[in-house]
Amino acid sequence: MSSAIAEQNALSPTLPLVGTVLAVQANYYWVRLDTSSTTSQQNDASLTTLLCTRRTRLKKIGVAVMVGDRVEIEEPDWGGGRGAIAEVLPRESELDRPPIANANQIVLVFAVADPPLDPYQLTRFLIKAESTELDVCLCLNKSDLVSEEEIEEWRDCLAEWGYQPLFISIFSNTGLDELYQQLNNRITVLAGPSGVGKSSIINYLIPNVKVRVGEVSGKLSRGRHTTRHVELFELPGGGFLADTPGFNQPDLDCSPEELALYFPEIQKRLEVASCQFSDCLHRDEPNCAVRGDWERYDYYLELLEEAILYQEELHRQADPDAVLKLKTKGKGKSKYEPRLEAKKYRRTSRKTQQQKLQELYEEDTDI
Ligand SMILES: Nc1nc2c(ncn2[C@@H]2O[C@H](COP(=O)(O)OP(=O)(O)OP(=O)(O)O)[C@@H](O)[C@H]2O)c(=O)[nH]1
Ligand SMILES: [Zn+2]
Repeated sequence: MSSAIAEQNALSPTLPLVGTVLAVQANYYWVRLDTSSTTSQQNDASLTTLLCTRRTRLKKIGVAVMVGDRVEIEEPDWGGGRGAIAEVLPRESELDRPPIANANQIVLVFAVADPPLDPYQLTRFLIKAESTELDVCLCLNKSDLVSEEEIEEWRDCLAEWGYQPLFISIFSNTGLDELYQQLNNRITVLAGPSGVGKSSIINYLIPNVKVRVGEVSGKLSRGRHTTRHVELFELPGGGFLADTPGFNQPDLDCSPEELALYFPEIQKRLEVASCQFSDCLHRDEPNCAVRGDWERYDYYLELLEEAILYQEELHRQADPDAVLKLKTKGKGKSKYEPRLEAKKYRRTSRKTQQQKLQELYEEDTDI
């Protein structure tokens, strides 16, 4: 144990070491200790990031540890960079896909050009982001590729939708201070389609990110480290960024009633007026306060159809008696199975998702 930390622990032996889980690999957890848990001399990342196991007690009571979790560490071995997670502190938020605890906001990255900004695709991503109930910040990259006028047009259009986007450019170094302020001291999930510049943003904000990844591999010796896992990257000024491969397929999996919650335009209308029916879906019901001539109304209707089909499919799966088809198996055995109409509405169950994740971990780690 380093003398500074030994001294601190001797002075306050009951003070727990607290940190944030940066990555999970098989049964190991990378934990970045809070700087307040260590001393100012211990700010070197290699000394404040410990490779931890989870106490058997936590396993027994079924407490899982997620990336983003705040945890208490026992028995740190400073020389070997090891420790054990003794406690998981209560979560402020919990995302399912990607699995991240305590995220504060989603920064949704799109490009104004290359690839072209498609309002319908953007809407789908926004709905998905809003459905997490985290704060949503829209960040439009590659503003160097379009004229000032075009940027103003987008600004006006998106203001109508209820968003005040940050226009940035990694290439011409525009808007990056504002982006930095937005990320400071928070846990941010960075999401968006391929090719819009998410990796460029991470590399700009955290220039030494590859160094840190290298360190992780070094400590695990035989373990390979890949970005396929959810992982938090520490921002130099405080806060963490999560890059999320899992977020990049925005399936619409909300109920028809929920959908309206994720359109700021609808919420704005419902603040000043009410529909006649409390369960109005804002389609063709009489005296609807939402239906009307606003830009994304057609998108709303289209997504509503999708949400209705999705819900019907869920009901069919939950209640196989509703619609059954007789499936004949070998040796004359028959079995009733719920009828699945369209292939695209077949979803992987939570359990299957978890299994896939586990397989990924096992595939990626040789420990
Ligand atoms: N003109 C312009 N090009 C940019 C800017 N930022 C990134 N690019 C380019 O856009 C392309 C895609 O950037 P990436 O950072 O790989 O995008 P990504 O979102 O991480 O893409 P995936 O890895 O596929 O998810 C690269 O060729 C970048 O050089 C920018 O501000 N302006
Ligand atoms: Zn209505």
